[in-house]
Amino acid sequence: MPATILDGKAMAKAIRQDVARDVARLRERGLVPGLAVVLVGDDPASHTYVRAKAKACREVGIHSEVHHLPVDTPEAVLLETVRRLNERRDIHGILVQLPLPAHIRPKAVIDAVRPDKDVDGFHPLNVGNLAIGDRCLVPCTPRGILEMVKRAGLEVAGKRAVVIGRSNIVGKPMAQLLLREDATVTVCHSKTPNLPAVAREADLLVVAIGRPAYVDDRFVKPGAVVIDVGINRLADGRLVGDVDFAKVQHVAGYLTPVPGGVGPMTIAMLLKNTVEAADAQAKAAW
Ligand SMILES: Nc1nc(=O)c2c([nH]1)NC[C@@H]1CN(c3ccc(C(=O)N[C@@H](CCC(=O)O)C(=O)O)cc3)C=[N+]21
Repeated sequence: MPATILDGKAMAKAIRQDVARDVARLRERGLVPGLAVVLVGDDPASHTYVRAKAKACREVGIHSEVHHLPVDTPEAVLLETVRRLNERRDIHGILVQLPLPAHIRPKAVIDAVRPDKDVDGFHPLNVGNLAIGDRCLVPCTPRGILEMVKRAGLEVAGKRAVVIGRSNIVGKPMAQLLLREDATVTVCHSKTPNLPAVAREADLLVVAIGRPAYVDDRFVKPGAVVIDVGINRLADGRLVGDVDFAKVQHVAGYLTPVPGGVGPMTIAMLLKNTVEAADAQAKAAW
């Protein structure tokens, strides 16, 4: 039996409707959630994502603004832009689009964002609070993946989860989140010997390695839930994930498509994080 496809696009749409209701409620109290996206340079993929984020904000009633800086912007100028946004009462979420040009240290920029406005969940304070299980802003992609799994009615507690990829953006926070949900979590990566054998132990397999169609049927236990975080643009313009969909769909129990899987959920969680940040900041101001 072929895998059940987890429709991230449909789930994200339902979440955006919930968020729109939450925004309407905040607006009744005179609070308009505001998101600032900072984009440095002219990477076409980054432009596409930033446009998608702005459109999603518009549709749910979140104020959004894009601060577009030239590719040769000095680090100090970017940091000053972030600090100004930190001070603004009408901006509750700040997202600096990654990757940044090579002359800018991402660490310096991430550290400069006020932790309660850090809707990416990348600041060390949020990373640390996630690790110790305290309240924090959770990175959008892992949060979106967990939301997808839950909306599909799938159990996480007690399951064997394997995360392929150890980035600070996806792999590490995903592992922390799954651990918090009582899964037994293994994180593996390019130096892991016999990756297919480790992956095959998973009831829940999250793939974020950035190699097109790398994970095939040999990596998947029959019936497993397979989450494809990869977004790879091929030379012919096609968008493919890190999972070989054609092969894995015959083995997995559940599978996310690319496009239309994790990507739309990431944006939906950005909206949710922004609304939660606005709510928390308004409460803290009392
Ligand atoms: N500070 C920061 N935060 C991010 O969250 C962040 C970032 N930098 N840099 C780039 C990555 C990438 N990312 C995506 C979000 C949505 C889709 C998405 O919705 N994709 C659609 C298709 C898009 C298309 O057709 O190109 C889909 O998968 O169906 C993709 C990629 C957020 N990122």
